[in-house]
Amino acid sequence: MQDLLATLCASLLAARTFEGAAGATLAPMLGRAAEALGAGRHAGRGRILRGMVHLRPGDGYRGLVVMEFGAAAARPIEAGTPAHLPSASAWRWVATYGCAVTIDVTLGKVEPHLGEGGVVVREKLAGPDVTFGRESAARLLERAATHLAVVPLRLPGSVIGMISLEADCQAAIGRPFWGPEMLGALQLLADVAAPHLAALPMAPPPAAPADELLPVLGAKMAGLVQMARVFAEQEETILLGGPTGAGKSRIARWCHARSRRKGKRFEALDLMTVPDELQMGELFGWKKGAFSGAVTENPGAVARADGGTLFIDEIDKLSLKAQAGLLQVLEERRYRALGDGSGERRADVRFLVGTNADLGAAVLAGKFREDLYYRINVLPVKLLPLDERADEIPQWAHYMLQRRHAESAAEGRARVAPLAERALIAARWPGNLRQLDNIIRRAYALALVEHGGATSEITLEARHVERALGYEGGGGAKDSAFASIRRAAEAVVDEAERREAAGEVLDLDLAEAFRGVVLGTAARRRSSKEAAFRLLGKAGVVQNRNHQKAFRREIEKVNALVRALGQDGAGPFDDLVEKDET
Ligand SMILES: Nc1ncnc2c1ncn2[C@@H]1O[C@H](COP(=O)(O)OP(=O)(O)OP(=O)(O)O)[C@@H](O)[C@H]1O
Repeated sequence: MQDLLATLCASLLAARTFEGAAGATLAPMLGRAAEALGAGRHAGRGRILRGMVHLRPGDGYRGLVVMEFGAAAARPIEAGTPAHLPSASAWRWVATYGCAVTIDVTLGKVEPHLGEGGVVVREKLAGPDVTFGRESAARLLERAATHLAVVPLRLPGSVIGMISLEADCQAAIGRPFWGPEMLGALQLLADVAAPHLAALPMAPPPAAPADELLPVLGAKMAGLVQMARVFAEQEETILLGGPTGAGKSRIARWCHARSRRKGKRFEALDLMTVPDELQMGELFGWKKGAFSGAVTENPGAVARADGGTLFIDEIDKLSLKAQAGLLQVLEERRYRALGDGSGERRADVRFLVGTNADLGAAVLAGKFREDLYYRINVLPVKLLPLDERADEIPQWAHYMLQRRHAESAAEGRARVAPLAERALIAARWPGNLRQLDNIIRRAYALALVEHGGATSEITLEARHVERALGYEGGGGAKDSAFASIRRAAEAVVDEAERREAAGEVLDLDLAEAFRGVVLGTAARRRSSKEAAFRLLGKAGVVQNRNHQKAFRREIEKVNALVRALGQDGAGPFDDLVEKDET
């Protein structure tokens, strides 16, 4: 074990990406598991198949890689292959108790393990149910996996993901397969790897093609969409998070179009528009006369989506009573319409749910059932606010303008002038894509008026955009640079105070990252590091050919700040750092 740990530490220190660190971690884990199998009572009757690292800090998946036993490297999961995803109950144990679980897939049995060395202390846990989701079981059996070991990825005070190993051993069905010592060793390796897995940036995913339902896809969203593509093909619930107007409903449609259920119904139910007392009826339907006012029959959203997909938006608005109903459908796939005495119906529906609320906090506040939370939080995808993917703004603007223009001039051409793009990038977008769409619509109307009516060719100029933004009551336009800097400083001081209360310190030296943030922003805007240095009065650095190194140094400080603030994801400017230097 000492040797394994030493090799792991060396490989982790050399790793430059999450994928690299994941491979470095899985290799010794798989090796250790194979060794234990060879020396144990099932020797010669089973095999270790593969391992997987799931990084899901906060409320969305961030990284997901698989490594086949004997392979040289870990690779991101791919659409079109049976994905190895965990069950809701496995994640629930791991996340709630920070403990390992083993799963006997064939019997659908999840066993939690706690304590150093993997001592089973199940009786100490007043815990969640231990049934394994049937979709997960089917998928694993399809890949010949009969036994699973899942260990948490732990950082002090939080669980940021898990590592799972799969094995095929028919002879061990119903019998212990992963011994406590084995689990202890896996946990130790995972504990060493966790900080590296959390901190390293993702390798840039291959450029994903945009399509009709997702016409724009920037660098920041590419990794997330790559995972969503795999999730879409599964039968389990996807939880779509992200701020209002970020595109959750559209992504839900996109997932449906990529699922096995494409071509069948896609139903959407927005709970914001349904009063509490009607939620059960809107979901499961009612018979005529089921309650006073039920003058006609309503099949309900679940029945309307039969064979297809039901997207329930604003799931946090679900009443406690309807939460119980939904949980039952998710677990048993059966439901009953209000006033229907003729028995239960089968629910052949894939559920997608959306929210812009913090469901974890709703659970803590007693407003959302914990068991339902874990049941729908199997495949969480969190969309980024538009301000965090500003690289997409020009393309979205162009797409939205063209779409608008095509309504009046089918063959017409519309363009967004470079200065108008600049004005859009410089604005703030609390309303995200929905707000951008409104601004484009307004700017387009202003441009048409200025032109004197319909035309086949039109250009949105900066003045149109600025006037359209002006109608937002000043909210859309950015305020003075110094006021913004002050606000950023206040956020850092707020964080320092929060840490002070927890007995921690946020070091002032981290504020040196500001230079890097300015430099990175300029480099992104100018699409060139040289141009950024020149813009900011540092032409000498470029003349001395020092700019790559100087840039990297500044970006490292930015990443240190980002990590210290506990934010997820790759550094904001990592993609601009020269590859051979990383
Ligand atoms: N993929 C897309 N293609 C075209 N337009 C989009 C897309 N995604 C978002 N938009 C634009 O943004 C608007 C808001 O998108 P959507 O309704 O999907 O957001 P949402 O996150 O579900 O919002 P809410 O949380 O308020 O329900 C859409 O009406 C559309 O104008």
